[in-house]
Amino acid sequence: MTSLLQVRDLSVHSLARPILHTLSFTLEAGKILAVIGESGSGKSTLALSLMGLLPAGFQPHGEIRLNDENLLTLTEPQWCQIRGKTLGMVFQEPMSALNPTRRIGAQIADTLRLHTTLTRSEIRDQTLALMEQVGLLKAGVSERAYPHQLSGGQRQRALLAMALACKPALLIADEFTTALDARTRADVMALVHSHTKTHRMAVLMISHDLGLVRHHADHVLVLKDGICVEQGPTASIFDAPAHPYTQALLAMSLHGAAHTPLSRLPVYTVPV
Ligand SMILES: Nc1ncnc2c1ncn2[C@@H]1O[C@H](COP(=O)(O)OP(=O)(O)OP(=O)(O)O)[C@@H](O)[C@H]1O
Repeated sequence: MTSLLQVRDLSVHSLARPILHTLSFTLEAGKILAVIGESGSGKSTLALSLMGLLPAGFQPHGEIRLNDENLLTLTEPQWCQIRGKTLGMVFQEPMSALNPTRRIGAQIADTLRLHTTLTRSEIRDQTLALMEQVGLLKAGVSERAYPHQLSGGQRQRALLAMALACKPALLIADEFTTALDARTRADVMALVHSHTKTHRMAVLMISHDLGLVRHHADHVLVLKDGICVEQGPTASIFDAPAHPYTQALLAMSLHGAAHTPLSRLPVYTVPV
């Protein structure tokens, strides 16, 4: 079976130096891959490569195959076709992704208008359905609200509604929940997780929250200075990290909880 996403020998060089070194991994539909590593290890550079949004002067080499198409050969108009449609994206700071002058409902509708052939009334219905799905309607947020009238968590939910609108095959979530309180972070991540199961969406998540990674990711890839030092199923990375860097990262971040084998942790159920 061919994986949804196949990254082969991806390297990224800036004008000054290499940022990512010959990275290879695959990601299946319906699975969550977490990329972890210290600040500056190259996580966002990887995410930006997958979205065709590398900064000027950054040059990618190798292959990024999504549904067997090498994304690195796409032109900018072709990237625009798949971003928002096959490829969903959510970032840490929703205010920079949301248009402050447009109502939330209109912004979700824009995504549907751009990438689907739905009629006006179907778009309205779909917008409300998405707002319901991400919990905005339940929280009393109207489609007519502006971004500044929403809390941080509600803005992330709005961003998620936009990202999920076209049922993307792959969602890139870069530090998506970092700015949220623990409860909201768990709720939003549970929402993403349930979507992976119901729609077989794959997720590449970048997070410093190793508790969240441990609960939600199927696989983990560990980056250090642009090099993948280790990758594998979440249980083996957390229970038996092979690389000293991974061991140190887990020990630092989990304050000892890393030594609790996954199998002994309480079973986490995803709210539907
Ligand atoms: N626009 C840029 N111009 C020059 N160097 C950059 C740029 N963006 C990132 N870098 C460099 O590339 C390297 C990888 O950065 P990247 O943002 O991918 O790391 P990261 O693991 O996502 O960090 P963080 O967890 O802090 O977000 C760093 O050394 C960084 O300084």
